[in-house]
Amino acid sequence: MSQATPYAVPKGLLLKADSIAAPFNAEVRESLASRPRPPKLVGILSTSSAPSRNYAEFTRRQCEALGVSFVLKEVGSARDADAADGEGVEDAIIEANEDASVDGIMVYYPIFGVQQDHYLQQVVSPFKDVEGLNFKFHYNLYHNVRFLEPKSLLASAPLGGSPSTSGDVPPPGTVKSILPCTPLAVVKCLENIGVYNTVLPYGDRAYGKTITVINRSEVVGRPLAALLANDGARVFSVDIDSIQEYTKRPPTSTRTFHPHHVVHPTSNTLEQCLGQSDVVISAVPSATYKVKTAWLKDGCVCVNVAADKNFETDVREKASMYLPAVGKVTILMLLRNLLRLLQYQDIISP
Ligand SMILES: Nc1nc(=O)c2c([nH]1)NC[C@@H]1CN(c3ccc(C(=O)N[C@@H](CCC(=O)O)C(=O)O)cc3)C=[N+]21
Repeated sequence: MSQATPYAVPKGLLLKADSIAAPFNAEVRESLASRPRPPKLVGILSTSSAPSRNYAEFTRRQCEALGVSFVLKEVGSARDADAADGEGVEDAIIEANEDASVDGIMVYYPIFGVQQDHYLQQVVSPFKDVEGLNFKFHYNLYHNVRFLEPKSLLASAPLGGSPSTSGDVPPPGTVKSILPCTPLAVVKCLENIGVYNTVLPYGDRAYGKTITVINRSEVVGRPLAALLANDGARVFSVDIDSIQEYTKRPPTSTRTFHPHHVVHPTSNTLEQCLGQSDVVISAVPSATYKVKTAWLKDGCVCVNVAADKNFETDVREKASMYLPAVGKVTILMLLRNLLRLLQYQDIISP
């Protein structure tokens, strides 16, 4: 008897954001071509944080490639090493709000800390809020409300929103709510690679998937966990000091309002979460943080959202697919948001 040839098990697929970004690139280019002038996005950098500056430069390159004007305003310690972090940031936001030539505003966080940063997010005009951080957008996201009346974005108008989740088409008189661009980019990537099942109805296409999201910041991790849970997934939201479970189908429901995700505590450890997750998304802003390959479920999908690589180099020994960077898709979502906000402004004051 001859000895059997050892069978080499193939590694997981290495995915590139470029091909996922392609249809959005075309959509944004087409939409830009219909505008009378190139839109202007202002980035406000007010700290000496390297990740923020890198992200701003990354944004500049993507904008320039598409013909969007990107202006970086440096204030505080970004402009002068002796100045304080965040010095002048509020004035810079107000100036950009009032400048009719500015179409979108991107403020780089963190600056002061959670509470004061949240205040600054509300200072940005909702019509220029390309990251969807205004309370109205935020509320809609967490409550699974996908549409709103454009006039509800005017300061004096009451909170608006149509609680429809039955489709992708806004009911008459409403437009799509603005979603934060990084979480939205991750959802678009998961749609593209088939984690979202298109046979299921819209708004429930992640049903049946267990997903771990590592990081619970207000810009990335928490909105992402909520979006995925609102689309039907069972989500473990992992942060440095706690793990929560988000689901639209809790075992005991006390729901009285429009269906959206609910949060409950879990006794699972990170290892137990990873062991049952079909998808693992990590967004930890640290060069040393690594998700242990040994803890992953065989055949899972891994997505790295952080600027640093949060997965070990052998991740594809376990993962069936690995997407190491989503930045290209993120910037396209940002520009898509910018173009939508311009349309909303046109509706209010044609
Ligand atoms: N309001 C706000 N929103 C943010 O989203 C935000 C922020 N503030 N402050 C700073 C952090 C940092 N951050 C980065 C994301 C991707 C890369 C990045 O370089 N991504 C490349 C990977 C580059 C590489 O592979 O080295 C990519 O995804 O293609 C860098 C930095 C966003 N942030």
